[in-house]
Amino acid sequence: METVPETEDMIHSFCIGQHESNRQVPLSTRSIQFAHASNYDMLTTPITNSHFHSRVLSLLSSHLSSLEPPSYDSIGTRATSLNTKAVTVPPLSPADTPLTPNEAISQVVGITSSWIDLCSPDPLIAEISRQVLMLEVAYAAFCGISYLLVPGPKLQHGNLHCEGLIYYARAIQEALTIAPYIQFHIWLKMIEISGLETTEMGDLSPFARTEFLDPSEDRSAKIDLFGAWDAWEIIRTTCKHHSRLLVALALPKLLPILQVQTRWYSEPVHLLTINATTFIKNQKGYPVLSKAHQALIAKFMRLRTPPWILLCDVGPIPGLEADDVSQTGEAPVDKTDYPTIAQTMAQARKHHDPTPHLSYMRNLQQRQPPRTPIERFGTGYQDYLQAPLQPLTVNLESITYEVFEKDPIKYAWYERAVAKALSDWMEQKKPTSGPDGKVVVAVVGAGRGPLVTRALRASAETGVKIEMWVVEKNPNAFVLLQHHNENIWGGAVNLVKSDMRSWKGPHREIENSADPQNQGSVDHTPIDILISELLGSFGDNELSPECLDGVTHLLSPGHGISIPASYSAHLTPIAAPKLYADICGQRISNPAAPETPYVVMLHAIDYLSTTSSPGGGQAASHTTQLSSSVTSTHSAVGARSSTLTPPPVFEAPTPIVLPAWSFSHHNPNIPPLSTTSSMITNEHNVRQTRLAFPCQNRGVCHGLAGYFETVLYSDIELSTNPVTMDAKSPGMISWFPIYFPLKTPLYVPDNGEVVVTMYRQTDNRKVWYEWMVEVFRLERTSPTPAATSPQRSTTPVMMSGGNRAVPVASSGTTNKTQNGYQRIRVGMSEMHSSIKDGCLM
Ligand SMILES: C[S@@+](CC[C@H](N)C(=O)[O-])C[C@H]1O[C@@H](n2cnc3c(N)ncnc32)[C@H](O)[C@@H]1O
Repeated sequence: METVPETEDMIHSFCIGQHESNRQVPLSTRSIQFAHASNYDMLTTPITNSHFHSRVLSLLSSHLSSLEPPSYDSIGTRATSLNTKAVTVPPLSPADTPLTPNEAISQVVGITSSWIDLCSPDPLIAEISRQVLMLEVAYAAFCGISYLLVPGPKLQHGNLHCEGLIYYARAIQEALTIAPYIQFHIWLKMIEISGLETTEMGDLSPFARTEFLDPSEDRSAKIDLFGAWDAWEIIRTTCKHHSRLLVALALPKLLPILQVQTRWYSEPVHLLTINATTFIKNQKGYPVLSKAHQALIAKFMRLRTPPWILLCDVGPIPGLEADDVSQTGEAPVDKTDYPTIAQTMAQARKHHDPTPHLSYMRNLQQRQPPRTPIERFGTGYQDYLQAPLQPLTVNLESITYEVFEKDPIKYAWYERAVAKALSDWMEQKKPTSGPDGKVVVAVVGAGRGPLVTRALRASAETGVKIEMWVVEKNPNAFVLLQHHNENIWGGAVNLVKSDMRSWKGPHREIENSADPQNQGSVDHTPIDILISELLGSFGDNELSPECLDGVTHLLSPGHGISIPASYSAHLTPIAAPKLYADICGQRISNPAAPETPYVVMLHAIDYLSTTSSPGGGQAASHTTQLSSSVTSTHSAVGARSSTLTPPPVFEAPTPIVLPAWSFSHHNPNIPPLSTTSSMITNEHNVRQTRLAFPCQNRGVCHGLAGYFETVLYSDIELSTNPVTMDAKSPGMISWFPIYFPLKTPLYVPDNGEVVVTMYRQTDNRKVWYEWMVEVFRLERTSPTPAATSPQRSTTPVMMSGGNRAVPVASSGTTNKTQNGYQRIRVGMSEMHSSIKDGCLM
């Protein structure tokens, strides 16, 4: 249900549902109508009721009373089906469920029972719980329910890493198979706090028999910031990243540190649940959310598939509850001149908002800032895997060039670079290669000509006269270039249809030669400024180095300028579970999918290696963050705020993005042309790097995010590196990052280190990348200065192109680092190779 008309710039309206923990009334079409009238989009319903619950409890107690203590077999195994008496929960009866198939079912989210304990160490309890879940899932599927909310694993018996979690994961895997059209949402808290859990009356967990409990278990309250995420990781790994397995994330009143928030942001969170207790009261007494909550929700809502919001226990749907109807009815009015107390009360009730939490959320929806140009440009492309372009071997379509040309920054920056280069040329009184003192400019790989237009404009702006040469090998784009020359550039451009690597350079007829043999022949003269844009998402991946190597010899010796002057490739390891699941899905039709680099507008990812968070130190404790969240609650904007103040911006921790290698033009290492071949050899364009990334918090590495930076000329630079892009080329949209996947994700422990080894390889016919990842755990070996953390002690080091060689890890499984930390290898990927790409022919 939409409250505001959407324009192209607006982000999606929120889909908001209502959940009551103890909903008694069976949901009908009428209930949904009431919910819609109140501005809710959906409701939740339990699958079974208290009748069923009581039936299972009596079955359990009668079974327990008839049981003998579990017996052990000869090898000591206990409590398997061989030595425990089986119990079967009988099928559902009409009295067991409030649910029947009806027209409203599509707007209902079913909830499975929270009183079961799939994690119980007592196999009897775990088995009954499993049977209850299967009965509920099967009946929900029969009724046509599409979305199920399944309460997450229970912590009553140990933390989330206890063996019970595997039983839980196994049950979910089974549930996925019996309901092939249901999306399962595992309802999880953001962080694990064990030892504080309470049991409700009728919960199965306290029925676990003592012989199955571990008496030595530590029951003190413990917070594990990544414990709940770890549990989710185990569940979804057991379920093989199933596409119908999603997260319902409960937002706590006090949000944990940003690193935990960004971790959940990268996961397939399809529901955000917000309990009434998560809200705080503003000065007028209305329920509002803290600034930290607003920022997190705003970030989630900008995802390609924004999560739905479920408001939990925030009060009934007006009109739906019988007694609610009587409350909202008109109070009798006394026919006197002055209002009585009863009249005043009735008047007040008229202005009373029966759903203040919902009103607040709708207000928050309206306050979402409009989509930025980048977001509009990237609509539908968030986390969407695309094959990188190969403009050297494939002739691009006009529409592809058109998309490039929408960039508001790239062409403007090129124009600035050319203007500066022209001005400097004149200022430095460099000799020009053109007749009449003109600076000879060549745009190589001109496409539809936007850089030609910009270079001509730069010449007009600076008053420096140029002779313009344009080279393009795409015969279709060349037709358009000819049109432009006639209609836009006034015939001022010399057009050459050629591969730049075989172009001999600007030419002019030799006039007045003394030698009659030279009459009518052509003379090739140098280029002063060579302009190109052959960069891919990883800088060199569209073979800019190889193409420019073939044309740089035409540059004026000693003076010639290449724009760009240089470019570098940059990397950082990421958790990208959604991309991993997508690539797994493609494996059957395309076995090379896991070794293909993809161009992708990265969104639902988490950087595994980050510097300190924006608001505090790297070692910000849970409590530090909690108190900062509390501080921010006081200035929360209220539902009745007349201004549409946008929610605060979510400031994610800064990733550590390291340079892998770089290319410069001129390249002094280009070998001379051999006498036997027309091609130059390409070994000088081989690169190798080994980069170490400190990772403070545990996580899973699914692959590497790749970016580039380029110096066009002097201080004019472009960057897609998230750390520098806002300073160097804010708002540039031409390039999405590149993603190098790992076939098998690697688990990174707390205080870990991810070491990436990558190569740019060539066999003179092709260029390709090879990459592998190792994971190390940093362990303290000797007492060191107290405050030294592994992160600080292992400054990122790198080995790139042989220039700054610092070995980061020995070839053994361990090596000792400085500051008393030992690096222990705990995981390693295979060497991946993108051999199919990068054809030079
Ligand atoms: C990424 S597009 C850039 C087009 C245009 N300069 C722009 O910025 O919009 C690269 C262009 O270079 C051309 N190209 C690539 N390799 C080339 C080569 N070896 N010789 C000539 N043109 C080439 C492609 O056909 C394509 O038109």
